[in-house]
Amino acid sequence: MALASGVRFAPRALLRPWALLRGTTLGRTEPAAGGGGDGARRFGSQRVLVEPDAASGVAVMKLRNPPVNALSLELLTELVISLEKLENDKTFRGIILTSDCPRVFCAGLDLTEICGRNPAHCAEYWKAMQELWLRMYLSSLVLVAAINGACPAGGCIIALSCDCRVLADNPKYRIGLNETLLGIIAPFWLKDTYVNTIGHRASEQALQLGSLFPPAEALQVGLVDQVVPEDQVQSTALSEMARWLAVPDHARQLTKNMMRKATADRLLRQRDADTQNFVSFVCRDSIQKSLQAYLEKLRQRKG
Ligand SMILES: CCCCC/C=C\CCCC/C=C/C(=O)SCCNC(=O)CCNC(=O)[C@H](O)C(C)(C)COP(=O)(O)OP(=O)(O)OC[C@H]1O[C@@H](n2cnc3c(N)ncnc32)[C@H](O)[C@@H]1OP(=O)(O)O
Repeated sequence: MALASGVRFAPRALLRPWALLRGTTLGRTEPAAGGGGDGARRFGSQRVLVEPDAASGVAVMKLRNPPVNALSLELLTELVISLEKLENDKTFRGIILTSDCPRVFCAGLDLTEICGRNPAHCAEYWKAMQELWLRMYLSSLVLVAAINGACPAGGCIIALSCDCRVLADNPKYRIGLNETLLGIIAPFWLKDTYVNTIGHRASEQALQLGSLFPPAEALQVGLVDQVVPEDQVQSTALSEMARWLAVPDHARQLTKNMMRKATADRLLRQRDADTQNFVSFVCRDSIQKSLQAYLEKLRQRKG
């Protein structure tokens, strides 16, 4: 991921993503509805829709893994590939990340990827999660999250990896790291990301309590940068993007790297150990039982 300055951000570490794309249509380009020229062509994959606007250098990336944009292995992989594609295209300077699923930005880890699965699968899954976080956290592009739905746990991580967050003002759209309520623990790099965003004391409280913040509280604690009426999320995200793009790329990119590199390096140094911790933790019988019970509760809640 070379910067204009020649500085490199995250090393290509996972990089078997193509192999993970089982039956997807990534790379297909099609005209956007009503679109005409190059700037209106969209591309993407089954689960990630990319609407590029070459004129502004901004692409809107929409998560579309219904019903709740759970981070399946396929979605993680397709996100990494779409991000890489935009980063390698000099036309683009920024991405607005949003959801194509009503009322949910992202429900976090796809619990079916870690419930009743073997350790090898859990390891593969966790490496894909690490990879997406590293790529997003250190992206040379400006990433703005237009959070148009609920944003718990892994969804919050995705949002926190962006440079700026705009949340729709709907009390149902809560955001935070609620892992402890599921009986699981946010690993150190998610904790670090939280601390970097809202500070140590607020993180200590919110992580232990598994707090999910409604919009006004999320704004107050600094988890999001703006809370706006639902129909203004996209336009506000675009205005935020313009503010960030007004800064010369090289200066902004090097500053971002300076602010975030130590946090990312900490994971890079311990990536294998972190994977092993994750696998041995989630594969415990007791954790499997509580994840299973949580999933069951979610499924029953529906009816
Ligand atoms: C030291 C050792 C370190 C070890 C590290 C261990 C762990 C690492 C943790 C890593 C950090 C990240 C963790 C996570 O992300 S865990 C996932 C947490 N997510 C949640 O708690 C959200 C759960 N979902 C909801 O609260 C709601 O679904 C909602 C997002 C608010 C949307 O509500 P609604 O629109 O009413 O939809 P439904 O609840 O009816 O759900 C529709 C169907 O989707 C299924 N679903 C929902 N969430 C998930 C999910 N995360 N994974 C898989 N499936 C999910 C739900 O069961 C429904 O399914 P159905 O249609 O079959 O009934």
